[in-house]
Amino acid sequence: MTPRSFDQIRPLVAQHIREVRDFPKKGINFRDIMPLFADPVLVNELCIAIADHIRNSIGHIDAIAALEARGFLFGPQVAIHLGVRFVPIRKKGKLPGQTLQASYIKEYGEDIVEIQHDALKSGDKVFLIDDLLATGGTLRAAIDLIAKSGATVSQAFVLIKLAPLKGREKFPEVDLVSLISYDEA
Ligand SMILES: O=P(O)(O)OC[C@H]1O[C@H](OP(=O)(O)OP(=O)(O)O)[C@H](O)[C@@H]1O
Ligand SMILES: Nc1ncnc2[nH]cnc12
Repeated sequence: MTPRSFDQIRPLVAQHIREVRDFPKKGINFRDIMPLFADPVLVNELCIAIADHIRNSIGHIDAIAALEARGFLFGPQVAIHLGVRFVPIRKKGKLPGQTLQASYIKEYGEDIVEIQHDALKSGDKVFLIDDLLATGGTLRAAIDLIAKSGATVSQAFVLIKLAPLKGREKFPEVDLVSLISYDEA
């Protein structure tokens, strides 16, 4: 089967994103991606479309990195389709052994993320995946961790960008692709 383009798959994915007002805090308009997983065929097509985009637009990469937890719903599947390593970036205290750390502020709280110190090596090219870009603190921290490892982010990908929160401005040096962009946070 020919992989779907992002333009073809965008409206199909968008139909499954649910808005939940005042979650997890009053004033936050939460974009819930979980309904998408009621359609496993579409999730698989999405991961194939991301892998196809990497092959056609970027070329060689050494690893896919993704962020706990919702980035893990896509990152490993894309890595399997491409036959490259998957590198987890996790919340503090979850990865054994020596780690590198970065702290950050996100739309509804503060956190610390970690990467295993030997997960990447100098010169590695990494494709970074997360579900959603809000204020950009999370992706900024992930990009910093990958840089501390000596690797570089070839491109970052999010399913959803909340444009009014201007997260994109936190990492101007990195190329970003977002499948769906909302004009209202
Ligand atoms: O752009 P930002 O303002 O930094 O926010 C975006 C991040 O917030 C959410 O993660 P969360 O930490 O809630 O974790 P989860 O995936 O474990 O639910 C989301 O999955 C992104 O990683
Ligand atoms: N508005 C939002 N919806 C879903 N996940 C988020 N992560 C940060 N902000 C979010």
